[in-house]
Amino acid sequence: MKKINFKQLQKVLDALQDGVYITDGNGRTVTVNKAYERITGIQKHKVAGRHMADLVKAGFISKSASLEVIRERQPVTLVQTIHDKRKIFVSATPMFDDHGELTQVITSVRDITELVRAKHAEEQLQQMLSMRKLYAGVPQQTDDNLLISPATHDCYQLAARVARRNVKLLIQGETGTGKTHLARFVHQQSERAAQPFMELNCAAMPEGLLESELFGYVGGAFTGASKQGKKGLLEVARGGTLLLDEVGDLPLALQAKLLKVVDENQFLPVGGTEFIKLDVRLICATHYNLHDRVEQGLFREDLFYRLSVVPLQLPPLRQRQEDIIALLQHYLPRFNQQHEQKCQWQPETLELLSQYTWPGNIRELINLTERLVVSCAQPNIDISDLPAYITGASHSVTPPSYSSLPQQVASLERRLIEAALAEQGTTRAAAAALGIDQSTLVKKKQRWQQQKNTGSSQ
Ligand SMILES: Nc1ncnc2c1ncn2[C@@H]1O[C@H](COP(=O)(O)OP(=O)(O)OP(=O)(O)O)[C@@H](O)[C@H]1O
Repeated sequence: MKKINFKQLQKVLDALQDGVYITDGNGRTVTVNKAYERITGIQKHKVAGRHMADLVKAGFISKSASLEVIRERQPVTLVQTIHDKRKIFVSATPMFDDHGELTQVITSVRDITELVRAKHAEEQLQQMLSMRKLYAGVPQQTDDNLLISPATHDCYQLAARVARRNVKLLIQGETGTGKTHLARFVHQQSERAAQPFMELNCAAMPEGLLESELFGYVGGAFTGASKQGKKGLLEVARGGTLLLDEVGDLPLALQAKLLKVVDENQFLPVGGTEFIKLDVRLICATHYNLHDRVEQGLFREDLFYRLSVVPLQLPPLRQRQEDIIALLQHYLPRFNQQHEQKCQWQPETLELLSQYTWPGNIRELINLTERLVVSCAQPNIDISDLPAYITGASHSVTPPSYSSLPQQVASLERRLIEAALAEQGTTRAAAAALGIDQSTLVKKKQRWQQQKNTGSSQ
């Protein structure tokens, strides 16, 4: 076989894609190839013949894999970061002669910046998918559970009309009236239906966490932040719809940040310097009367107007009595099927339930229906199957002769105040709606609380 001379060997080395660095057995540089010069920016003529220890001292490299190999007499692998933040993968191997003398160290250098970037992108993608799973949740009911009743018909019709227009919607209504359901309906009717629908409850977490969930953060943005950063829901829901539930509870500092997002259609992750373009339809929901929150200085007026381009109001169940029976009839066959039962509503049971105030609204109605289906001893659900808090609270089962007029008046007053509180959200708004002083309402509430604690009735 023909012997290769040094010049030919250099040509072979220069043809390689990976960088190569060769030292002799003492750590003195023999040669480097062209790929090494390109990857590291270090020229051959600056290092040839020089000892690795000198090169480290002179700052050419931060750490020498060759010197480590000479010390350990075995292969060494390390990842180095060089001047322009490029990541290089360094793998150094010792060469021995027949007598076991270390003659050379051959080091290969591979630029893994792209690889690291791809891995980072892969991790971010995984993070995005798991966040989508977490925040999209499992819809409690499927579409065929939707009941568009006479009282919500107009609201749903307006929602369907504006669903395809990229306008911001503000849905207001007490807890359990179907705000999330309506937001999901808008999403499904929109051009974004194939993209994710995600939900963030602004009342459920502290301000700092809420900020990073919404906007995301860059790596090392704060103590405890993960190294590779985290995408916010505004980015994770890209292409789809993000429901900001309980937006009335959004802290003022975040309201200012959200206002900027809405105005500029872009946002900055926490600690970031690069803006990310917003491609999310925002729907906001709240149980508060947001206008009142504005008057109380708890919600920014400018943000209120931007978010409520189209306001949608879902009335509480007690104000749409005709819906109560429709919903009870709607959910009974579903739970009958689910639990293999054949329950039926007795007319007087429906009548009584239609007079109940349903503070938990549709959610409460669904839970009660399921509870009755699984617990009823016989197929007919009659009044005696209902819980005492419903039969006791109803006008029709408490004949006037059982209590004095003042007692009945007090009971009615309490029901009206509780209903106003549930609907308005605050004592101030409830008092205003009932035309009484806030302090009077608060005193009554306190008295009922005391009575409850001491176990006495009203
Ligand atoms: N039009 C409807 N037809 C049938 N079921 C409905 C309808 N609207 C809401 N529901 C059901 O009522 C329950 C409560 O609805 P949803 O979670 O949307 O209320 P919400 O107002 O968002 O409550 P919260 O304020 O507590 O988040 C859900 O199980 C939902 O599927």
